[in-house]
Amino acid sequence: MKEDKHSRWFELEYVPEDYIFSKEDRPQNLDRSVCYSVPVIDLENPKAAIGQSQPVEEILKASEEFGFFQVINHGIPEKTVNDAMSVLKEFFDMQSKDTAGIIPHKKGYIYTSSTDFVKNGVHLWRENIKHPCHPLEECIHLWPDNPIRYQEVIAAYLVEIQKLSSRILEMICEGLELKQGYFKDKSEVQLLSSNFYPPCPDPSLTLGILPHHDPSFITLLYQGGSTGLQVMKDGQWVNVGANPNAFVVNIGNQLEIISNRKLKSIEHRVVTSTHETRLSIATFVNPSPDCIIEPAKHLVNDLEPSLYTASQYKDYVHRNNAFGDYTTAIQNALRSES
Ligand SMILES: O=C(O)CCC(=O)C(=O)O
Ligand SMILES: [Fe+2]
Repeated sequence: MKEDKHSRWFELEYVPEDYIFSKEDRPQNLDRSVCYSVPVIDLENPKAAIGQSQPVEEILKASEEFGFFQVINHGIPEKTVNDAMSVLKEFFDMQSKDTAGIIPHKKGYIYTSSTDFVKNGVHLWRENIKHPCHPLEECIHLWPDNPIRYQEVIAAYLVEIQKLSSRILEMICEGLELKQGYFKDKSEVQLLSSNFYPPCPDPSLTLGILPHHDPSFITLLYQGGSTGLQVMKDGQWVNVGANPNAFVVNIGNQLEIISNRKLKSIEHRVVTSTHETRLSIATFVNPSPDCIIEPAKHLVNDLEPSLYTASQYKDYVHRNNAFGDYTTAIQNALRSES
């Protein structure tokens, strides 16, 4: 793709050929509305006041039916979230000014420009940064130090995400009737992956992220007030509503295994928009690398036999190339941090 050195790769009036997916891979029916919507769960539900502690049933039901839900009144301060979004926006704005193509991978984080992203021979309409987050004190200095507030702001965000994710996993634990604290020592907010999806001249030809499942226990996603995320439900792509007060939570493959497929890890993707820029922050709450993942014993019986064999998480990641082209880089980064 030819570009003017001063313009960014997406400032175009047409979609370059190497960004156009084949007919089968293109998003279809972008304008068709669907009747489903991903459940929005209020974590300060008044039920909590009458002794039920948390809206556990709602989370379980959403995890069984959709594999996705949104949480509001989640307790993460608005300022912490807004600061994280603005520092990431600054980061992406800086990257694209003078650089076209591949930026060398630095120790501790991976920045991928759009021209570097090739899926099935076609570029994705996004840029991305990924870095490990656990243990926080050991990772923080490996993250970008420009913008200057990046490390401080993102660390504050991750502390809150850790608290919220532990709370959600505790509720799932209660809902599945697992031993209290089941996830406590084996779940870590291990990886942050932030995506920048600029406006696209023709969203019917492109994709921000191809359909995929997450290799996590759960993933927490902040998407501001923007649309574009879609989840597969009964053979149709369903839009996840934009709610700037909510976090999107989805069940990853590891929790699907532990629950013996009671909870579903659902395929999702991101489509682009002609007018909107989408910035998202995905945080993957993963098992620790040595953790053995298998269906919880009490969810397996003669009527419901185990659907999975036990596997160490690090082997699962390796075998399934769970983080795509960057699996080895990410595994190395996680290993050197643990
Ligand atoms: O950027 C998004 O909204 C989706 C991100 C996602 O699905 C992922 O990183 O696994
Ligand atoms: Fe995902």
